[in-house]
Amino acid sequence: MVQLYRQGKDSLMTSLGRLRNHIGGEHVEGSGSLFETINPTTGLPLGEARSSLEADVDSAVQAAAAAQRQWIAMPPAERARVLHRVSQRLRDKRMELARLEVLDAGKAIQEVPAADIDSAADCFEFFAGVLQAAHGEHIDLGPSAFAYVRREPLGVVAGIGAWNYPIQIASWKTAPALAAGNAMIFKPSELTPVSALALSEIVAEAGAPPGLMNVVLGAGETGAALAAHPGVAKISLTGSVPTGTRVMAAAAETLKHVTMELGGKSPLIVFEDADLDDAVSAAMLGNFYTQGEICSNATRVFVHRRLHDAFLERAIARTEAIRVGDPLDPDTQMGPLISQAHLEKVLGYVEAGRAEGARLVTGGGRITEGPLASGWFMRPAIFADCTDTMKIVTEEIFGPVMSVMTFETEEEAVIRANATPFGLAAGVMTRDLARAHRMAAALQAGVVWINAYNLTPVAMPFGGSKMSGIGRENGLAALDFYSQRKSVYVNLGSVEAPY
Ligand SMILES: NC(=O)c1ccc[n+]([C@@H]2O[C@H](COP(=O)([O-])OP(=O)(O)OC[C@H]3O[C@@H](n4cnc5c(N)ncnc54)[C@H](O)[C@@H]3O)[C@@H](O)[C@H]2O)c1
Ligand SMILES: O=CCc1c[nH]cn1
Repeated sequence: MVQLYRQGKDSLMTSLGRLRNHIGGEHVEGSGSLFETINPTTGLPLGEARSSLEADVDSAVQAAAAAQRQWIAMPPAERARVLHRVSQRLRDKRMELARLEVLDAGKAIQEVPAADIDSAADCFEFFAGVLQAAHGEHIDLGPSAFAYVRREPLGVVAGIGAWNYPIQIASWKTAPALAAGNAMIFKPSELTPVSALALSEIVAEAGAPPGLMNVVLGAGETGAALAAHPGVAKISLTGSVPTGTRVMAAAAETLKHVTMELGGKSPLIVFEDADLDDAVSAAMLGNFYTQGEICSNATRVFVHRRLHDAFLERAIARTEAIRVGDPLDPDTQMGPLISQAHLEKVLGYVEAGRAEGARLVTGGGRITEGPLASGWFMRPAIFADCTDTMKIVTEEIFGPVMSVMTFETEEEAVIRANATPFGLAAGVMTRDLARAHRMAAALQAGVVWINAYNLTPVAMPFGGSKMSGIGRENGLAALDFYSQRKSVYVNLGSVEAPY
């Protein structure tokens, strides 16, 4: 913990030293090989940790199982107070946690306090509030019988996180899991392990039994050990579709419950009656917030032919004004991408777009001069004249690359928007509310925003359809994905038997 908070103001000088698993309230080394987490702003190591292997995961499962028994024995009001204290502590440490997240993930400090830390705090607050209201059911079966349905926890659940919203992802999984009476073992992405450790400290400080939230560090092999462990009842993964299919296949061996929060290639449809500035704002939020590294991003922007030229002109001007820079600088609007490998992948997509004939109207290059040259910075890109079959239009890029296309009719927009194996999110920009709701019903997506984009209040369920996922995070819906129902039949008469 001490090491976690040793960060300085200057991201160039910061090192967090050795990071350790948090298991059963203790900080323990994993037994695998060393790996580093790199500060994407500088390309320098921020911290190092040992990977967790099967034995480490097993000790986390034992600790979590013991903590879960204590947790579920506590009165619901007391458990709710623990979650409330977690929320309050997250708010108290808002800027400290935000700076950690900036150092580890490269997200701009302009975004992180509200979009990441407040979202985490809101989530614990929401589930603290609903914990005591998560009732079972009573079923009337006539004069001599009734049944009731208990809502019970699953036991030990595991969360596996992606790197784009590290503390938000850890919170969106841990808060509902604990509210439903489970213990959590969380494996953050190996690229951003820091803030999940800080969160597990906070959960312990809030009065949870030691081991109620554990953190095991490592990459795919650690995640695979969690997915295979028979003592883990559920896996909730936030990650790519290929990882999702692997984790789900592994989870099937022990018939684990799964929540899959996976990738997307979401459409934003801008009708001719949309407010032009709002439409450009939505498209920019849906492509450039968090360096474009957001699962629900609207990377396919369909603009009505009549609005197209004006839209593109304003989008280019506003994109060229984005301040790319040191993410700890409060004026910076876009930080570095998460890693060199990811930057190269995104730049590869820019090349693919050019090669397939899309028109690169702004950005798309790595920043190779000045103080940003040692980090993984690029200029946000917009492609015009895209077609539905181009690689940049069909594959998830997960970087700041917007693809713009034109359309003529509502029917055409629906067909083209739905022509993807993904189904995470969609956006509709129009002043015609009847059309907006027709579109919301017709679009194949887990979330549809009308005249907005990428807003994720924790009271609203979030998750994907088709290849973008299974299950929902947030909202009352999330409790269902961390509980199981037990039906109890109660006979009030004699037992009738035919023999
Ligand atoms: N739907 C959502 O809510 C949501 C949110 C954020 C990110 N994402 C998606 O996440 C992806 C980017 O994140 P990423 O690059 O970290 O994804 P990834 O799939 O590479 O990794 C995700 C996590 O899975 C772990 N992992 C990798 N192989 C594993 C295995 N075989 N078994 C168990 N765990 C394994 C990784 O270590 C990491 O913690 C994008 O596709 C993005 O759309 C989805
Ligand atoms: O990255 C996916 C989840 C999300 C979307 N907006 C904020 N968080």
